Amino acid sequence: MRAHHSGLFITATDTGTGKTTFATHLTRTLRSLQWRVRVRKPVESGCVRGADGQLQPADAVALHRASGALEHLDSVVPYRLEAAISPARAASLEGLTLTIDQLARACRQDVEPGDFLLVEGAGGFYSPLASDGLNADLASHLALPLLILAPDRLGVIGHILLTLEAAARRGLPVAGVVLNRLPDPARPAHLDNLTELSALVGDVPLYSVLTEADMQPLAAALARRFAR
Ligand SMILES: Nc1ncnc2c1ncn2[C@@H]1O[C@H](COP(=O)(O)OP(=O)(O)OP(=O)(O)O)[C@@H](O)[C@H]1O
Ligand SMILES: C[C@H](N)[C@@H](CCCCCC(=O)O)NC(=O)O
Ligand SMILES: [Mg+2]
Repeated sequence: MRAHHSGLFITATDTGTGKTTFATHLTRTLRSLQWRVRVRKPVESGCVRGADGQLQPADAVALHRASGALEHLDSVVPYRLEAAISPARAASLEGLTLTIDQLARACRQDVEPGDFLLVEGAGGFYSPLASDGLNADLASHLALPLLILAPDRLGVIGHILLTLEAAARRGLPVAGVVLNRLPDPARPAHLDNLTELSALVGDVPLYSVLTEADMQPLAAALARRFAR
């Protein structure tokens, strides 16, 4: 299916790599360029139960704020799950059957031509998302270009190459790979993933972020690539 709007599917090589953090910067920047950004985290696991008894979806709340609270939070995150494991298993523990088609419909709901659709997956590109599919399946359904967040640490080169191969297999364009330097006391001397990867990824744009403060200028540069 062809997308009729601009957008990105924010994915990763792993969980906890900076997807939400970067997505909030990107959303704010896109808004400053006059985009109406429809943020979606169609299912969020690891939600903590608040004093009011409701499950609190931290990622979706951050995205919702960044979007200027454009929509009701339930439109951003229609499915909240408690267990901090893959949404596929968390849903099944709660006796829920979530399908990729349901999640795709929730992502597209209310999106109009001219809107920017920003979808954050859960975990990595091949992490199980629904009873019948992975994050990769939702990205394929939505036909959105991928932005891949990856921790800038030892071991990531293999994970990035595998993720790029998986994207290519599905014919999904990759808008970029962001190497995010998360705190890592065990970082080996001489590690230079950016240099090593640049010789291995062909024309896929590679970016490096050393601190969270670096995210803003990168988000601005990426956002400017989406012509209004
Ligand atoms: N460059 C950075 N430097 C320091 N801390 C960072 C950096 N990027 C992200 N973090 C922190 O790392 C943690 C994980 O980031 P984030 O929640 O954005 O990851 P995620 O990929 O969205 O995770 P999930 O798979 O749970 O959705 C957060 O506490 C965030 O503040
Ligand atoms: C609990 C985490 N934060 C995340 C789910 C990560 C699942 C990873 C599964 C895997 O690939 O092994 N949930 C979410 O982003 O909604
Ligand atoms: Mg997140």
